[in-house]
Amino acid sequence: MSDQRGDGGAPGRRSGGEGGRGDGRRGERQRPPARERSARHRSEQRPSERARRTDAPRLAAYTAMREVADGAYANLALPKLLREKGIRGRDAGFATELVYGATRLSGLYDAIIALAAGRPVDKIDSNVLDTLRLGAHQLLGMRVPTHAAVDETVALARQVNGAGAAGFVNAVLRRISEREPDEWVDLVSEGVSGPVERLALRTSHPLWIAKALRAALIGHGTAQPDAVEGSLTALLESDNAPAKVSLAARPGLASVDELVDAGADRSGLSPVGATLPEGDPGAIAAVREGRAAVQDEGSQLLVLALTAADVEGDATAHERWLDLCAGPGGKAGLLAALAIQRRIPFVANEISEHRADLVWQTLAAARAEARERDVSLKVRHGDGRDLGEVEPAGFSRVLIDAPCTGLGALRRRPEARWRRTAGDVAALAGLQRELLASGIDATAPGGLVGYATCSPHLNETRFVVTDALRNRDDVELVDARPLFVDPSGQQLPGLGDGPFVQLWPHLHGTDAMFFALLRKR
Ligand SMILES: C[S@@+](CC[C@H](N)C(=O)[O-])C[C@H]1O[C@@H](n2cnc3c(N)ncnc32)[C@H](O)[C@@H]1O
Repeated sequence: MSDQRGDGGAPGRRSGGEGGRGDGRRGERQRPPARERSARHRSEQRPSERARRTDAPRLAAYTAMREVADGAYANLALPKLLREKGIRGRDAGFATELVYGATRLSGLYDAIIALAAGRPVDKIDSNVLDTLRLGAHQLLGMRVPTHAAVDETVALARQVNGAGAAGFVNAVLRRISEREPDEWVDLVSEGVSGPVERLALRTSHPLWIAKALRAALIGHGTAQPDAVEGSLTALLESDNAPAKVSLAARPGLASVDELVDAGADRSGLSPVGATLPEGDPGAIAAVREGRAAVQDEGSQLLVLALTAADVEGDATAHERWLDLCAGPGGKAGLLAALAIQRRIPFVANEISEHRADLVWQTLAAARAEARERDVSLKVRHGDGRDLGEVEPAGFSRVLIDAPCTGLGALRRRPEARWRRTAGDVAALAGLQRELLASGIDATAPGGLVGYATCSPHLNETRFVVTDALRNRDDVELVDARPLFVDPSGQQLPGLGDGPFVQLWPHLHGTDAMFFALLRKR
């Protein structure tokens, strides 16, 4: 074992931009009637007479969209660009809303753009299409006044796409501005048959994802087949809303009180959690110093569940904990803090060298504490599939936070829904099963294995676990639901029909995390 030297980063916060720029929530705008707006901008300058350059936030948003088109992640590319260009505060919030909203809703916007342009979007240059998506989001998804949305987007088009494209962008956006968002949705839905097909279009999800989430709502016992449409609508809509910024106080290193004193609100869900209503989490000393972290409350709850259940038999003699797939280290940070408090040795394993380095960094405060209290804390760089053989029955508690499609965290990753394919689910199936098998082998009799994914897809969750149970008789399922308790000790509602736990953004406000608890015989 080689010692080496956190949970998902903060989501892009969405705040209103300047001059009436909005928070992106749909349906809350006070807009003049479409005809009035249309007449107003018709009376303004022709595109050729308008300003040649747009503002810095819109240009940054466009640049980020192009980087995302080339394979970048919006939540990494955009903050870097904003830092480089010195775009901060409300302008940064405006640019973030533009990129996140235009990317998430590009499926719907493309259908509207095609209708307004009178041609399929694959006949539109992809650079120009990104400009149009940004304009469409300002017109249909934000509170940007029509004249500003059209003029600034045309100026952007002139700057980055050329004069010819600017005329086309002007014509398409003017046509889009002539109807209200709901009218466009009705128009593009005409002729789309089937409720799931229409919902997928309206909420801008690939059809295969809408179908898989529908199956997951039913399969996890969250919705009955004859009443699933309401739940599915709420779930898909929650993918288009920004996630709140959740913080976890790592026990023994920070307290929830400290986060509250720094401006956060106590979590109603997680006993170690808080939510930050506004501001930069990095401005909080405990977060900066790695004693607390930005972490979804669902991730916090499943770590607490794994550590709350009692181990039995051999596993009680020598408690030792393992995080089999630890990178970048969010859950390992919380697990390590809890292990140190109980003076239990902890190993965080990760296959990717870069991500193992991130785990090492995330655990800096915990490592210092472990040294101080003489508790063993190691980061291992290696394949988790080998650990069951390398250290059979070596651990009392094992977390397997398996690589997955991330379909439960689509609100955090605006481009993910367009990048993932149904084939990814099948491609991960073997790895997920091998990691679970190795984790079970690495667990001592009486010890506990927690299998988690940030996807509710049935093929990545229930079916992986039930296959493992079918193939071996040295492990049994434990009902995990009583271990998911709020700060007052009450079991959370809506956890499904057990023994698994499935969390949902539209019910719990967390990512759609899945958790199964198994006990080794
Ligand atoms: C869902 S992420 C884990 C997130 C992490 N638990 C956290 O809270 O920050 C899955 C991780 O498993 C790692 N991984 C993939 N295959 C692996 C393997 N064979 N052995 C160990 N880790 C693996 C990936 O590199 C990725 O970092």
